[in-house]
Amino acid sequence: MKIAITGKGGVGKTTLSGTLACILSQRYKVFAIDADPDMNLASSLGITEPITPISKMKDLIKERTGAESGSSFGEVFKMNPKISDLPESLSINYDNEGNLKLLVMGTIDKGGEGCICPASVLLKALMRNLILKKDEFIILDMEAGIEHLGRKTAEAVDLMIIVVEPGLKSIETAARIKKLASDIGIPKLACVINKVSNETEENFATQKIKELGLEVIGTIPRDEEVIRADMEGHPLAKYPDSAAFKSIAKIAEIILS
Ligand SMILES: Nc1ncnc2c1ncn2[C@@H]1O[C@H](COP(=O)(O)OP(=O)(O)OP(=O)(O)O)[C@@H](O)[C@H]1O
Repeated sequence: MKIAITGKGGVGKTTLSGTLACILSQRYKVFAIDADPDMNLASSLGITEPITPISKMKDLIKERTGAESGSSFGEVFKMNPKISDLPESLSINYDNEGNLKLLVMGTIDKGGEGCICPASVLLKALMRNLILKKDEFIILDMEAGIEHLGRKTAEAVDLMIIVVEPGLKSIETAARIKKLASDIGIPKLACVINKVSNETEENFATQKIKELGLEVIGTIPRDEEVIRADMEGHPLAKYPDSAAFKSIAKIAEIILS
């Protein structure tokens, strides 16, 4: 199953992605893919050593596409680079059993609308391979601007979760994502409301999401333990008794059912 997690900056995409990846990896093989410009997924899993994102692996990009990273205009490079070995060779094993692997994609500095550069060609091909060819669970932590998923890749995403927090700004972003998602052919969308402090906030967000014609598949409370995990550099999965972890475990069950 392929799940993309998106939403406005700071709403909790990475917390949800990392925790879902940990929970699902207890039963399935999971690839967690960080495609968010902030690239925090590794630290949300408690991985502290610096990781070079694939978008910055100049030698690899040159070897596979035949062109320098960053070049675009007037240079000839392969539009269909070989990448089938890369998901395995570039991923970081999170656990000893190899059930959870992490890939940090990085992002491309956009050179204008429809920029085609060797690095973006490689990342897109890699994303296509992971989403279309792999049997593993894929959890994709991505930014709100989801246009860079090609149509074919988007159609193979089983579920896109939009994370929303109580407040109009993240709801407006959700509306924009809904439009983009339908433009590129994402088959199923659902929302998770995060950082909920009380019933009034939950009712507010639920009502607004309903007005957008979207379904809510879970609510995560604002929880001090999430902040504690972040400060201590631990994954939230280390705090299985926390209210936030339990809510995400429930969301995992809903996704699986
Ligand atoms: N349920 C929660 N309760 C309390 N704090 C939370 C909760 N969820 C997330 N946070 C905190 O909010 C901040 C942003 O969370 P996170 O990094 O998961 O969001 P994001 O959407 O991935 O952000 P970005 O867009 O910057 O990548 C973090 O400091 C995190 O610890």
